[in-house]
Amino acid sequence: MVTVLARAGIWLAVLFLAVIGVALAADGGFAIHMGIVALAALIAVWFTISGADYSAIARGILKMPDQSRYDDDPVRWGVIATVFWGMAGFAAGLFIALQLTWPVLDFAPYLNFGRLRPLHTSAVIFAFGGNALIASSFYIVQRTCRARLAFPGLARFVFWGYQLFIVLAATGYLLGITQSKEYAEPEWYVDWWLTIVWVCYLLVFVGTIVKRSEPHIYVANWFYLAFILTIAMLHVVNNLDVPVSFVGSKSYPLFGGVQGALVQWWYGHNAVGFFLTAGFLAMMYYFVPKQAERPIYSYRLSIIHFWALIFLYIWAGPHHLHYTALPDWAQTLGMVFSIMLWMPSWGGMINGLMTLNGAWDKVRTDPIIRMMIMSVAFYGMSTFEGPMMSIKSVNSLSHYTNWTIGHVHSGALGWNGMITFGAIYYLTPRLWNRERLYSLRMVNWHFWLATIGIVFYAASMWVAGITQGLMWREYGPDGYLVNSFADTVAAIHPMYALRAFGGLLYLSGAVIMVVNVWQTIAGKLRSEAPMHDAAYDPEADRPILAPAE
Ligand code: HEM
Ligand code: HEM
Ligand SMILES: [Cu+2]
Repeated sequence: MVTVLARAGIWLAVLFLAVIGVALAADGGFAIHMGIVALAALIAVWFTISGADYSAIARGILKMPDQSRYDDDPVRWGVIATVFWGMAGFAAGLFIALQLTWPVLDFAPYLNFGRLRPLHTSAVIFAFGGNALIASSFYIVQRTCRARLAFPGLARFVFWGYQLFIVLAATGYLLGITQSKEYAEPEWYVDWWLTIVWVCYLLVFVGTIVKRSEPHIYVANWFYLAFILTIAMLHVVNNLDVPVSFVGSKSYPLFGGVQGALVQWWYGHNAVGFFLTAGFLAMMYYFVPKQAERPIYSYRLSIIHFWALIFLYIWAGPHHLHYTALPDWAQTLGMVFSIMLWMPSWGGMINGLMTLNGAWDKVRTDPIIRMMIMSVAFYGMSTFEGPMMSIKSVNSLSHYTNWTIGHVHSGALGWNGMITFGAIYYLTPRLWNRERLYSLRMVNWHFWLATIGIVFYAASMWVAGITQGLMWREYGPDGYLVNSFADTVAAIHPMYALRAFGGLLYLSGAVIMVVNVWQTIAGKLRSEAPMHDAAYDPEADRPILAPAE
């Protein structure tokens, strides 16, 4: 009773503040945002006071089985949220790719490229990737610690609070609310909200580790912990700012000039290193061995590359600021640490790939493993390309061009996307107590559509990027630049169209995933021929050496 009153009291206070915010708002965007917060708080108050069991309601709608030994409800919601936001983010990506190809598509002020681009990046990184990370971490930490989630109420708050953060961020971009820092666009009050949610996430995660009944802390949890802690630090420091008004959306950053740029790219680079890399490596370290039914190749390697990664990543940010006002020594430092990063990155890749030692036949017979292995291969590819692009002379060609965009998406579509799809295919039947996925053949289709989509995306962007880089630096005998900027835009137009086609393939694969997940949840099994007809020959790929450790 006391806790119910306390919880209702907190939500009433939030509701009260939000209503004041609406009433006194200095700008229209802030008023709309406070309206959204008020609505969310009202729903929370209603559920708290009425005592309605929203988990049970969700369980009915989403056909979720009863809770088992582990607290899986937030994980199930997370799987659905991941699929949902993934579709939104990929569709936004396809749309902005079409806008770049045919600018007539910038027809509405709220939906122009400048507003939809951050909508795309936040939807895919924070909504799709973030939900995948939170859900998988809640799943994995319980299994590997043999403990139920600590603070179950807080875990639910983390899920819903994070969705509110996503909605505020996304609607903010459409309304034109942004602090114009890439990957950190949300304004001050959304940042504060995310900080609260993130601290609760840390409490749930660490609390579960503390109450574990398994003495050993499995390496996936190390990666998750590094991800949660580092993102907290990056988020807070990069968003230190002064609001113009406590009832308005605008704020000014504490750091300016080159200091501001350095902090921003310390943040931006490590968002790649800890959000898109460390967290997803945690997923790799659990799902690849599970799906392959093999232990990880080398536990020792996992620990060495863990420490090397987190030590090196944090220094590499200046490779985003080559040939700027940043002091030369800092640029060189960023370059050197980036090159060193190649080794621990490949340590992770090798550990993932070699886990299939003795089970390589599964790449042929199991499309889920194939997806995971392709993901790890793309991880290896983009962490080779990245160190190369960080070399100053290479960067002088690649910087500001679509080569960067291609690099981003071979990491994002290949590594982050594919490992997440693999995780979703692994999790769905288990979380809903189904015998298996609705269809493995559909996973196979998804795999090929996604892979071919990435190839179109990356290849067209390499061509576009190198074309731009070479055309921009072409001087005539008179010392003038040969090409105008518009010439370079015209030259890459076909490549833009091919990239959009690649995006269409990638999105189509994801649509197939939606159907497959939906049907699996509905409890259906597609009757289909098995994926292969060759009899398994264990002699053919017996390991020559036993796997290390
Ligand atoms: C259907 C799939 C996708 C398509 C068609 C697509 C398309 C695009 C386009 C057109 C841009 C703007 C490029 C520019 O300004 O020149 C972009 C930027 C970006 N996208 Fe995607 N995208 C897709 C999926 C993803 C995914 C899954 C992720 C991450 C997990 C992602 C992360 C990013 C990032 C980080 C940027 C900003 C890159 C930069 O500033 O260098 N995208 N995307
Ligand atoms: C050893 C690993 C890596 C290194 C050293 C590295 C290095 C680089 C470099 C040099 C740039 C270009 C900076 C510029 O010219 O503006 C870049 C951009 C980028 N990389 Fe990587 N990269 C690595 C891995 C990855 C991975 C695995 C991903 C994604 C999962 C990724 C995502 C990005 C993004 C999003 C950008 C664009 C940032 C922006 O300008 O908006 N990187 N990276
Ligand atoms: Cu970077």
